[in-house]
Parts: sequence; structure tokens; C-alpha cells
Amino acid sequence: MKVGICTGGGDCPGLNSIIRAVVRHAAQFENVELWGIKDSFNGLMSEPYGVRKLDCETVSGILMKGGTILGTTNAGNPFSLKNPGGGDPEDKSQKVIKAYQELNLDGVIVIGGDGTQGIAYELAKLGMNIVGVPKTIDNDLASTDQTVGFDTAVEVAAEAIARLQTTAESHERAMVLEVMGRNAGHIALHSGIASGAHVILLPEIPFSYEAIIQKLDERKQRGKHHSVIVVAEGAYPKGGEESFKVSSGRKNLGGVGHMVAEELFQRTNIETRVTVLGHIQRGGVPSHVDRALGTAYGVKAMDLVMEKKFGTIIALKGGRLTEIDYQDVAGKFRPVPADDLYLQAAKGVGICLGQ
Ligand SMILES: Nc1ncnc2c1ncn2[C@@H]1O[C@H](COP(=O)(O)OP(=O)(O)OP(=O)(O)O)[C@@H](O)[C@H]1O
Ligand SMILES: O=P(O)(O)OC[C@H]1O[C@](O)(CO)[C@@H](O)[C@@H]1O
Ligand SMILES: [Mg+2]
Repeated sequence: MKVGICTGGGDCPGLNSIIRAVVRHAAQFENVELWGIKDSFNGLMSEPYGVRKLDCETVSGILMKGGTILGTTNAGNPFSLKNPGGGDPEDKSQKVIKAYQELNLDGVIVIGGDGTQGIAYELAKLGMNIVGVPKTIDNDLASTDQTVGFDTAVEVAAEAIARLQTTAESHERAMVLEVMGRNAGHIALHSGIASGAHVILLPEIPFSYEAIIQKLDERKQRGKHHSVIVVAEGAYPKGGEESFKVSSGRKNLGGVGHMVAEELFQRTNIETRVTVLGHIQRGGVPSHVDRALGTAYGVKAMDLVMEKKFGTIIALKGGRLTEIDYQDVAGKFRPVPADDLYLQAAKGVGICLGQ
């Protein structure tokens, strides 16, 4: 059996633990070859193909290494591939299918978030045998309780909040921390609760400045002249819109932290400062949770390949790994639900959610 493996979308801590587990588990079966595909599906569109054989030696020592040894991209949709020379994007999906056939692959393990899995579903419809593994710091993939990478990102954000608490207190400032997560507030919510943020603003709940100011006033009356405000990059004010910034010609969510800080200063005269945590949330050593979860996902992925259960993506549900049909996941996004356990917890301890 010849099996491909790739990582797609933004990188995250824990990807290498999945790759390592797949390769090590594959070695327990006879006649299984693992082929790493470079940079998501790009390795199947390049000439020559960007593929290399993986064995236990190749994956030795990568368990605690951040990033992905296979490389990745979040700008490589084969169905509408940007033309480096300019002009309209082109559909290169048939090139991927041709490579898959020419390489004699029996299946591909696709490790990715919602974007990558959406592409994988379309490729599966064209005849590729695919098993999906959910990863992303954003934790916004439908049907799974936790994606690989989320735990580490929360850990990093929680540490940042804890550090902002002390400097906020010394200077009696409102410190604003902008965290990642695209249009889902999981990172902001979990890290904010974990490190005692006073205000958490999520994309799921359009915020009002009046509500935030009321919270700061209440704190002032209790003799607390500092606060920490965690803002998810996709958050926006009631009746307003999301904020974007352009990096290397690409429009990404970002900028809401500065907007909130400035508006609060204008309205209250409280001194504010902004920290944009950025890609620090995606780099470095994965947490033990992501390393263990990644290993479990990797083993399950290889088992599904051996059982020929293609067209499925793994999901963690109530502490168990199960497989779900691609069609039940693709195109679905998981924001923080209104009845989320952590949303209730935040409200229960009096954190202002901007309402
Ligand atoms: N709904 C979609 N359907 C098909 N392709 C998509 C969709 N959304 C994004 N893409 C493409 O998927 C690729 C990866 O998407 P994205 O950047 O969203 O990463 P991801 O796999 O969701 O992981 P992460 O969110 O952690 O970065 C990009 O090439 C993007 O153009
Ligand atoms: O690496 P890039 O292209 O700047 O993308 C950043 C985006 O990717 C993520 O880190 C993961 O999806 C988001 O949280 C963030 O909005
Ligand atoms: Mg995504």
C-alpha cells in the first residue's frame, strides 16, 4: 500500500506529532509505504512532484518540534490557484488527480483545518481516497470537540494575559490583547477565562462600548483601576464590521484591538495599550495535550486507511475518536455555541462579554 500524507492551512503546534504517529503506526503493518507531500497539495502540482518517502528514521525526534516537517500553505487551493504571474486564478485540480494516479497512491491522509478539509472533500469527489485529520489553532472545525494546535495556542495566549495583568496593575491601564481565531472566539474565550481577563470580546457576540465602559466603571468603584481586555481578531462592534489588515498583499482579519483601545481612551480617558499576539500563538513546542492528541489522531488515521474507510474525517467526541463522513463536515464551521460551557463559565464569574 502506498499512502500520501500532507499538512494544509496555517501551521500549528502538534502537526509533527500526527505525522510521527502515522509513520510509526504504519511501520506496524506489512507492505505500507508512507509518502510525505510537500506544502499541502502543492507537492502534487509541482514539477517534479514534491514528495519524499517517510520512515521511522525520518520522523525520529520530531514529537516536540513545532510547525510541520512537510511544509504547508494557506494559499494553495488547487480549484482556484493564484497565478504567480498575475491574471485570474486557475483550476489545477486535475493536476492533483493526475499526480495521485501517477504516484500510484492508494490514499492520502490530509491534516488540515476547515479550509483544507473543504478542498479535500472536493478532491475526494474527483476520486482521491482521503482520510482527514482535524488541526487548527482556531478550533473552528465542525463535528470535533478539539483540534490539534488549539491547546498550545490557548496556553500561549493565557500566559500573555497573565503577564499583561501585572503591568496593567502597575500603570493603572486597560491593556488590550488581540488574539487569533478567525471568525471563532474559542482562543479568546478559553485563554481569557484561564488568566482572569475582565472583558472578552468574541466574533460570536457583537460588542457595545457602553457595556465595556460599564465594566471598567464598576471595577473603578471597587478600587480596581486596571483591566485586561481580550479581543478575538474577528470581533466587531454592534452595527459595525470586522477589521482587516493587509500583509504581503493579502487581506487578513486584524486591527480590532487598536480600534477598541483607541475608542475606550477617547470615551473614558483611561490609558490603554495594545498587544497583538500574532503568530507566536502558532509557533514553538506543542503542549503535552496537543502531542498526545496528535498521536491519537495519527494512529486512528492510519487505522482508517488500513480499514479502507476513505472519505472520512476523524472527530473527537466526548473523549472518543470516531470517523465522520466528509459531507457532514465540509463547509461547516464551528463558532462558540450560545450554550457553550465556557461561555456560561465566563458569565458566571462576571467577565464582561461586551453585551
Ligand atoms: N470553504 C473553502 N472551500 C475550499 N477552499 C477553501 C475554503 N476556505 C479556504 N479555502 C482554501 O483552503 C486553504 C487553506 O485554508 P485555511 O487558510 O482556511 O486553512 P485551514 O485548513 O482552515 O487551517 P487554519 O484555519 O488552521 O489555517 C487555502 O488555500 C484557502 O484558499
Ligand atoms: O498565517 P497567516 O496567513 O497570517 O494567517 C493567519 C490566520 O491563520 C490562523 O492562524 C489559523 O487559521 C488564524 O487564526 C489567523 O487569522
Ligand atoms: Mg481554518
